[in-house]
Amino acid sequence: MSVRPMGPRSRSDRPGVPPLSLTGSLSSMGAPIPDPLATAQQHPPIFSTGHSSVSPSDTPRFVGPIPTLNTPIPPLRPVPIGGGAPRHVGLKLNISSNMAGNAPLFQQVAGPPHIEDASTTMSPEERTIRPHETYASPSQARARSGSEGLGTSEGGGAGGSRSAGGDMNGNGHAGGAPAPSPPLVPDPMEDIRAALSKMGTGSQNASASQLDGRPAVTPPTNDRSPASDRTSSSASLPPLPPPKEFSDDVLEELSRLGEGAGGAVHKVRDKRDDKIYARKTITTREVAMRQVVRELNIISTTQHVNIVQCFGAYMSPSSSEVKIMMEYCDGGSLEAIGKKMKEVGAVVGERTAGRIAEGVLQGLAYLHSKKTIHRDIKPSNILVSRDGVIKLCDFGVSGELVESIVGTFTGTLIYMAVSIFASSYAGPESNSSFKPERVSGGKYTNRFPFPSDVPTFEVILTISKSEPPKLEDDPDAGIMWSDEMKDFIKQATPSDASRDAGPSMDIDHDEARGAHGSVDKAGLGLASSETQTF
Ligand SMILES: Nc1ncnc2c1ncn2[C@@H]1O[C@H](COP(=O)(O)OP(=O)(O)OP(=O)(O)O)[C@@H](O)[C@H]1O
Repeated sequence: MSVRPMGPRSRSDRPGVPPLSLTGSLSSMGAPIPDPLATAQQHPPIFSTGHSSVSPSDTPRFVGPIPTLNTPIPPLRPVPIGGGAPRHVGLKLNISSNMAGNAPLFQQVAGPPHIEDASTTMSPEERTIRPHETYASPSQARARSGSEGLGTSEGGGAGGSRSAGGDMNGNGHAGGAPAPSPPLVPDPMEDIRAALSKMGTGSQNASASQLDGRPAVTPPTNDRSPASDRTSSSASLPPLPPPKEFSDDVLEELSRLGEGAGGAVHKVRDKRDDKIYARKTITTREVAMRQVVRELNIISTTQHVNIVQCFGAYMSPSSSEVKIMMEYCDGGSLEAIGKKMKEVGAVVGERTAGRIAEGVLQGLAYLHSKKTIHRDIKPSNILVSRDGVIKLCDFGVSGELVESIVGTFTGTLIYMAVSIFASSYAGPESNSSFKPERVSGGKYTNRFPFPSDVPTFEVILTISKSEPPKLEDDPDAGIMWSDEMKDFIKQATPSDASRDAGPSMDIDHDEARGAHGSVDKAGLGLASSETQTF
């Protein structure tokens, strides 16, 4: 199946078309960069806002009424992850108005962006398939086998229906017979409390008892991981603010940012210092305990420019909710941005798409270096920060990588790799729906490369049986893709799972690195054995 691209057009192909003035931003689309100047010094813009600063080779290639995101790429600061700081990859989401003489399509506006609740419009196929796990930690296993003492009911005692009903261990009894001793049931909150405790560091660790129904002290610090575990990625990041205690009392809820299977995410303000955060609320009765623990463990131990930063977490007094405090990403998710762009008929230029792919791949490479797989890469889990940096979020179905093999079927159907359907064996992020081609391919054309409005079974069939999508030029429409982009999509969408090179190949590709420098595979922290199995 081939995909008719809506790619950047070559402006030089259209005589008489004046040079573009790239003056706008995503602001009017609801994803503004509120104050690019404020962050410009921190992160030099990747997007140029005018032709005066664009070399001929960087000139955005589009004409006609389609506004295009595009960017000149600054010189690469090649830094091997294995030994130096990560590249601060990201993008500045300035967008052009190419309607010569017309008012800009996009205007810079002050104030925060307002892309919210995008996930509520997701189709069922887009929603995450969550493994139906309940208790799998060693302590739970021990407790289940009866070798540990009595636990409490789910919700830390707030609701005992599951233990009473015996639905966890099959020990439920009908009335009539003498009441048996209560079944040995683990405290399902135990692991969550332990994970929350671990999120502190050294003397800042809060004990499980401190966390029991009370606000938790759980912010990470720059130095929370063992020295051997600290990568240059974290070492190079700006220092984290001093640890803070969070609780509902000190936070004001400002708006809802999104909601998924894992919980709702709100924009909140810390009343004490006016700092803005994104707070994810996970209802512990609705989400598998293991999933909560996993998300807490991962988000609290990662520190990378392309991973959303966690500042702490706390449990509601009733223990029915766990709340994770994260950095707020003003730009919203790629899903929300994509929807807005579609509304106004905008498309993503090649270089921007390359930058997005690069950010995703750098984030994944970092996770892989920590033997963690994301498993649910999709536009709604790819956020954009105020200064245009790509940030991966949502580790609810992430897992530990053991010998490069992933055996579980989880993720979001429409973004799953062909290899998941084609083979029982898959390498890291193959089975984790890591398919930058699906993410970026969908974004390049602003639509899915495969039909997404069909029943689940048909989606699987289509993805596994049809030819990978191809980028093809459409000279009549003025759409011309570069050879590099075509090759990137081709290599990233193999029909044969065994040729799925994964992030190692993709990030090495000129297109993903914006054709501006080389990235050392070893420098990405990918063990060679892992690399081979992608
Ligand atoms: N740090 C953040 N800054 C801004 N928006 C965010 C942030 N984290 C999440 N969001 C928004 O909330 C949405 C849902 O977040 P998240 O994916 O973590 O929840 P989830 O319940 O696990 O979702 P899913 O069903 O996709 O697994 C995101 O798509 C995004 O729009």
